[in-house]
Amino acid sequence: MVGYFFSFEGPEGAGKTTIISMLENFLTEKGWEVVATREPGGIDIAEEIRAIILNPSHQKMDGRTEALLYAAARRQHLVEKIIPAIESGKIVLCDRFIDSSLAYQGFARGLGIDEVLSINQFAIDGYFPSLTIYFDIDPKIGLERIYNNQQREINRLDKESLPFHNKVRQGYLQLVERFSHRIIRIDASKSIDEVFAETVAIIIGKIGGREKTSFH
Ligand SMILES: Nc1ncnc2c1ncn2[C@@H]1O[C@H](COP(=O)(O)OP(=O)(O)OP(=O)(O)O)[C@@H](O)[C@H]1O
Ligand SMILES: Cc1cn([C@H]2C[C@H](O)[C@@H](COP(=O)(O)O)O2)c(=O)[nH]c1=O
Repeated sequence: MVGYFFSFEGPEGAGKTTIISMLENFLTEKGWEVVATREPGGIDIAEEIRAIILNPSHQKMDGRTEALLYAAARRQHLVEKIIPAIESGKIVLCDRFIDSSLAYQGFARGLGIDEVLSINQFAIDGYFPSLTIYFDIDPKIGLERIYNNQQREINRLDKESLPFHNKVRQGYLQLVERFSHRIIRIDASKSIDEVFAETVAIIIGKIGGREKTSFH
């Protein structure tokens, strides 16, 4: 049996981690086997790459190096964790995936969405998520949320300027328009309960019919 692969996207502090955790509990209670994971990371090799990319002292990291490191972490995470889970019928909930690279490196860093898509197509080899939910938030509000969260470490990307984070959001909004067949936008400025209810409705709409995940 083939499972499902959902990714969750958005600027910093949009609420992805919060909603994924609530969704994991909800789906588990409904009897699904769920794997909640994140990018960059999710497995040892990718977590090590994450530590390099997000180290606040690596200020001189080149944009292309950054894009390639995210893609390398993604490849290993995909083959080691995501694909085996989907192939054994589980639901994968992934905090960020390819669209983070397109919005952050492609658009906000200015490397070009198509250029970054191209290196990522090599990395993911057709394994796009079944569906992506984009949590849309004004970055000023999202950054306030993370700076108010004492448990959250502030990483190299968080420390980018507000104009950079605004560009990330602009990039995402372009992706929602361009890839409307696979990305759905939710207004993440609403309450946690409202955002969760909208997310559940979308996920149930997708898994209700138990369609097979199509990768290509
Ligand atoms: N809808 C919401 N309204 C108000 N606060 C929220 C909402 N969603 C999440 N938060 C709070 O905002 C903070 C950031 O949320 P969370 O860690 O889920 O965001 P995130 O998208 O995973 O962030 P990042 O990707 O930057 O780590 C947390 O303290 C969380 O409790
Ligand atoms: C996958 C991916 C992530 N990023 C950025 C987005 C965030 O600033 C960090 C990850 O931190 P989080 O707290 O886990 O959200 O990395 C990116 O720029 N490109 C990517 O492909």
